[in-house]
Amino acid sequence: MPILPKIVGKNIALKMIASTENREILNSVPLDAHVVEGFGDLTSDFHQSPALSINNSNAMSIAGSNGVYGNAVPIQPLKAPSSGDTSNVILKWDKLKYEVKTKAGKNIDTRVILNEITGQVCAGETIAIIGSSGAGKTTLLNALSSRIVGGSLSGQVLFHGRQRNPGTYKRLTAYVQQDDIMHAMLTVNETLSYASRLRLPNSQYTQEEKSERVASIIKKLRLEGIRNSQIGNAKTRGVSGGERKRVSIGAELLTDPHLLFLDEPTSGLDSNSSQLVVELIKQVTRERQIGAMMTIHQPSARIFNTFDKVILLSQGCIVYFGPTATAIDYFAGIGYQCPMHENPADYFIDLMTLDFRTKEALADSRSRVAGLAQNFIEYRSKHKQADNMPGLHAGEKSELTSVSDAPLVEASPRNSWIFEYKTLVHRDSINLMRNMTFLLSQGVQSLVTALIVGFMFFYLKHDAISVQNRLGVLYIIVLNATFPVVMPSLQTFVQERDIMLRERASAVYRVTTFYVAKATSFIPIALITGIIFILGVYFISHLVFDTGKFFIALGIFACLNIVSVAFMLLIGCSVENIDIAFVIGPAILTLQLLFGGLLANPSTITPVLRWLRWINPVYYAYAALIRNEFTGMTFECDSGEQCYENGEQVVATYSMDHFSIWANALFLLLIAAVYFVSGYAMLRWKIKPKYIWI
Ligand SMILES: Nc1ncnc2c1ncn2[C@@H]1O[C@H](COP(=O)(O)OP(=O)(O)OP(=O)(O)O)[C@@H](O)[C@H]1O
Repeated sequence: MPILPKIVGKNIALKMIASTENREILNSVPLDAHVVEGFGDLTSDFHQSPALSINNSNAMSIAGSNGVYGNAVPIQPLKAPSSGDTSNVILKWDKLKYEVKTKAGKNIDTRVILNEITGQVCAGETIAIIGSSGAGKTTLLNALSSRIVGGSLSGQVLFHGRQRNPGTYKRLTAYVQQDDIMHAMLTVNETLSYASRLRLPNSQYTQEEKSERVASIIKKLRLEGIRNSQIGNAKTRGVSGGERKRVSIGAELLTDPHLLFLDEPTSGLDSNSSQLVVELIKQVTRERQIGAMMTIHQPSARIFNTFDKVILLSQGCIVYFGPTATAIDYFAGIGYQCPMHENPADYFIDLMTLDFRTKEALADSRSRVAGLAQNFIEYRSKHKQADNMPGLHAGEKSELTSVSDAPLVEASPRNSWIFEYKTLVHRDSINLMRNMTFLLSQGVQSLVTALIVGFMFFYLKHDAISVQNRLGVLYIIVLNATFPVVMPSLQTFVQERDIMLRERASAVYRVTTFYVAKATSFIPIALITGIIFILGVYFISHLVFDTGKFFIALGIFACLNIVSVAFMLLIGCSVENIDIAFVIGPAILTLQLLFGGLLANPSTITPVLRWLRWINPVYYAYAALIRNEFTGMTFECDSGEQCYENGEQVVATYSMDHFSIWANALFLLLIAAVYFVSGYAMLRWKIKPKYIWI
């Protein structure tokens, strides 16, 4: 019996095995533990890896990393992968059909995006959904993870043998989005720690246990070296794309999901990082006996062979679903032999892609794709029993039946509102404190504007001319509590809202806690920067020096700042993206300033628009500040000069005498309350589940 040498290094070993000579040697040897013993770690890799599958007759299929990808010896019949225990099905779907209405000229057509897709994922399996662009990969992933919006979805999906429960499914599964939207200023460790605090219930985990879990995820995902590095974003350099992706996956794995869905986890990564990400997912999936499904674009041969199973999709139809190791044999069996040195994934994608170059090429590729789909239907109906899979005949009703005595899988309880709130405020404050661009822009802007405005209206006198200047400086104070508060915060808020929408999709925390926490973190910043501004302007320009009046002015200014934060939240919660926010926000603020009372006397504005002042916070704030400043003031008029004798005359002339200072302040707070509540309602509406459940 030939003896195989002990070889260190997987590639060399694969090359050795792949060589004709060694293939012959191996084929002649009954393969058992003794023969492969000499390979040490390598053998366990082989047993786990579909790159090398061995059937009962010792025939081998090799699809390794050394450039030899085609099948070596045909294997018949196809076998289920060793990794997935088919008795332990986590998710099963049958005849999933997704259609959307499309407009073609005046006609409305129905387009089938997914055409009666059937399959299942078992504990310990990592499945890749592969296909050309537009094949329906993301749609399938979304249908299975319950993230389909619009269109019509039919078929059946069972989770642990039962109908999926909208209340718990999202918390029992995890979805890693293609874009890793995370707080840029937090470190890797902080990101995972906050995720653990928010996602793991206090009733089941102590803080120490949560920290241990974070440490173990960091170790498992090989993030120890960067645990204290900031995540970063386009503006601030942070961790690499691959590390970022691993952090995203880590955050999702904290809760022990039963199923992990990943949308293009390797997009934008180099081949080594992609390989690492996929291998880690596979490792975790095996260790925890969970299921993982991911969409992937043009995987390298090594990555392709890492998956336990693949779903090859073309034009919404399954062209192959089964063990990765036997895909080559399956295609060879139907007349498509993958060339020896070609990446099987590339070869399959080429087969499944429509060729739009010429009419003939399109017709040929269409009929090839239709043939591939039909072949697979026939193949599967033959092997239906062996694969423990529901039927595939088009038009038949789903064969899945929900098993009422299947154990009911409960999601973990939530943490208390106050705990969520405190954690979010803590996370926000750290994030904000490290957002120097935002803080500096707010602080420097306040200080510089205070100095410029203060010296522009330096030391106002009590003469007739000072009336105009006082009206001007008060208006600038009002203005400073609008644009400078709303615009920078709006950008930050919309970014954070998007993080919230992602976290909410996994039901991480309540909407109210997010919303109240956001208000709590933005209001102090607005107030502190506002105080810096008003202190400078008030004393340099020498507005009325009276302690009571100063604090009233400060109070009014603070109220308007709160209104502006509430307005920012309302706009931020209502718009689709920051570009729209940057159009709508300034447009409304400009209108408020136009009708604020300085540029046009409110009593002279056409009645059609005059009412606008009653819903205008700028008007109430300006009116209150004018009353506060001018009441009780007298002016030194030169003889013959037309001038106001006292402040009351100014207040009346500018039609600011409708309400007392306190009433104006009350109206401001009322408007703030309306904005806050409306913002919350908009947010709730935005995140209201619109997903289709089947
Ligand atoms: N709601 C919808 N309305 C109209 N068309 C849709 C809708 N959802 C998906 N589609 C279309 O269905 C096809 C499949 O979309 P899907 O995003 O699943 O493709 P994909 O395989 O993930 O492609 P890619 O790899 O390019 O992301 C695309 O042509 C897409 O435009």
